[in-house]
Amino acid sequence: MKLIEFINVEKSFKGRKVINELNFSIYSNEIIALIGSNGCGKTTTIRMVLGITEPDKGMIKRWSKDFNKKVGAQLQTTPFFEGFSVENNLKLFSTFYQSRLTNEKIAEILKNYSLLDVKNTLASKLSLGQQKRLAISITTLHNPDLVILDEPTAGLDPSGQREVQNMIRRLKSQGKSVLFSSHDMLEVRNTADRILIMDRGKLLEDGGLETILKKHGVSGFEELYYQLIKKENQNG
Ligand SMILES: Nc1ncnc2c1ncn2[C@@H]1O[C@H](COP(=O)(O)OP(=O)(O)OP(=O)(O)O)[C@@H](O)[C@H]1O
Repeated sequence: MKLIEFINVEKSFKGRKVINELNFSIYSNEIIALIGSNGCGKTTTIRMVLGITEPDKGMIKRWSKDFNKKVGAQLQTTPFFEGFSVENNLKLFSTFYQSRLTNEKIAEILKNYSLLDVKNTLASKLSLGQQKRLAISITTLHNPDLVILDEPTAGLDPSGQREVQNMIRRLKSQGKSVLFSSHDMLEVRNTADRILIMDRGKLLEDGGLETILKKHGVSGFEELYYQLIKKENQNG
């Protein structure tokens, strides 16, 4: 099923076009990585998927009128109450979603997100890895169909990165779709089913890694990325 469809979407800020003729779709039960250099338009695209930012031109189709209840998003800010414990954050957020969770369910979430040891710790005292895990657990409390994560592994050490990558895969195994942005090529290669490569507001590629590599006659992902971006810059 198609969850999201961007049709010729454009967006400008202060007269400068930052998203240009953007066309892509998000289907159910897939992991999509959104990649591209700083300022290419990834966050703006994510904000448009979420309906926080409206396009100037084009259309964004969503699979449900109840879309807001069926999507979970973790943007770059810390989406929890720092003065509350981990467990109380989960309880508090579950009441926002009108789905107060049982103690058993909370215990299960704490276990699944490796937060049991710190359940009584204030969110402000968590390590970055623990904060990310808490953020993602909150993002998925209401069992959304689509989970959007903006640079979920930024700043994490390799084991923290691996935990978040495993979480992304687990979300897929639960039938959800995940759209995440990243600057880490290895992570994208290891985690994503499909890759969207953006440069200066345009979509350069959309597809599976092997297909894209074959199309450009290169063997490695890094080589592909730099070749694409370089070509685009030469073209102006
Ligand atoms: N609200 C805004 N007002 C003005 N310019 C904006 C606004 N939001 C984004 N931009 C500009 O739009 C362009 C795209 O920004 P965006 O944050 O989408 O890029 P990005 O790919 O997410 O970058 P990064 O990898 O650094 O997070 C940038 O040049 C940015 O300065």
